[in-house]
Amino acid sequence: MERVAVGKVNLGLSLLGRRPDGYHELHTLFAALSFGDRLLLEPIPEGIQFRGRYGRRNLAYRAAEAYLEAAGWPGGVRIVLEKALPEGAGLGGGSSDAAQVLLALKELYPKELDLEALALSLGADVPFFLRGGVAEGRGVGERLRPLALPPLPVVVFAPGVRLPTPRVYGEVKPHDFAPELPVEEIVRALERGEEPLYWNSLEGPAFRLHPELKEVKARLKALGLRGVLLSGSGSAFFGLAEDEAHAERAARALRYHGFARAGWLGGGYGSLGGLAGAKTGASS
Ligand SMILES: C[C@](O)(CO)[C@H](O)COP(=O)(O)OP(=O)(O)OC[C@H]1O[C@@H](n2ccc(N)nc2=O)[C@H](O)[C@@H]1O
Ligand SMILES: Nc1ncnc2c1ncn2[C@@H]1O[C@H](COP(=O)(O)OP(=O)(O)OP(=O)(O)O)[C@@H](O)[C@H]1O
Repeated sequence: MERVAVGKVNLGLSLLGRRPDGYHELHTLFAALSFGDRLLLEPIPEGIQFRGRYGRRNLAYRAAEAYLEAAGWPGGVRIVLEKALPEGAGLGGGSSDAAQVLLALKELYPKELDLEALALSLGADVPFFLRGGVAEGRGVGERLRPLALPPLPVVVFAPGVRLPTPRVYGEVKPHDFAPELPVEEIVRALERGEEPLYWNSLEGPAFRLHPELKEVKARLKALGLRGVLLSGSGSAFFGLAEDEAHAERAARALRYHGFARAGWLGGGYGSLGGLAGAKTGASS
């Protein structure tokens, strides 16, 4: 069984406050990308055989363990993970891998389990990837409301600066908090090809940790991309292109400086992560 674990960007991320459990209350728009990691899974009589980095600490491995444990070990699974998304970049790579493992195991070993709860136990971004598409996220990111957006040509660029999510959240100061995102206005601007008035509250902490990221944002803007923003806790940025050709040109111009890829944002992907009938971006 082959699955694609697409990445995500946050079309705006506002930190509303700090919760008693130490996590942050957030308001965000998740949007799945049209490209991501590849997973090959097949049933085996028992146990988990995993080929990928970090071994048992890999989120894909941990998702298999969580599902099979909850299902009472009805069988085992062999997983091969082929990474394509840069790690620790704010693109939800590990979270998406974990979600695809949960979905694949539900197909292999159907059981009445609370997949959302299992997903949330693996990470705040995992629940979104159970459905993908575009969704408004609240809570720590687990309270999801699907949104409709047409596919948008996008460029994703990761400058290779490692920004662990806990480190960025740990750097959040009271002045980084902000009001709710104007969701309707953002969706309308995106549909009309206008500059969306969104923000990412994590840019403040990320830029305090790595000031050089400000130049990265400026470089994407200089390529004529709209809505340029840090994705999640970074260090990847994304920008919206006029059309596919513009996205490809911008990705080519960025390729010498890190991971750069043109693709699509929005919903409507097939199970293999490609837009039905639309070409995804060239690989990096
Ligand atoms: C930045 C985002 O990617 C935006 O989508 C998510 O908020 C982070 O999701 P994630 O990487 O799945 O985060 P987790 O692995 O669950 O949490 C990593 C660490 O980030 C911090 N964290 C995460 C989510 C959240 N709403 N508030 C937090 O403070 C916590 O310190 C947590 O220990
Ligand atoms: N399957 C996986 N893919 C990538 N990283 C993984 C995986 N499993 C565990 N990790 C570890 O988790 C860290 C975060 O990886 P991940 O790619 O999920 O970060 P991210 O893109 O910032 O995700 P998010 O946006 O959810 O924070 C990595 O630096 C790595 O140490």
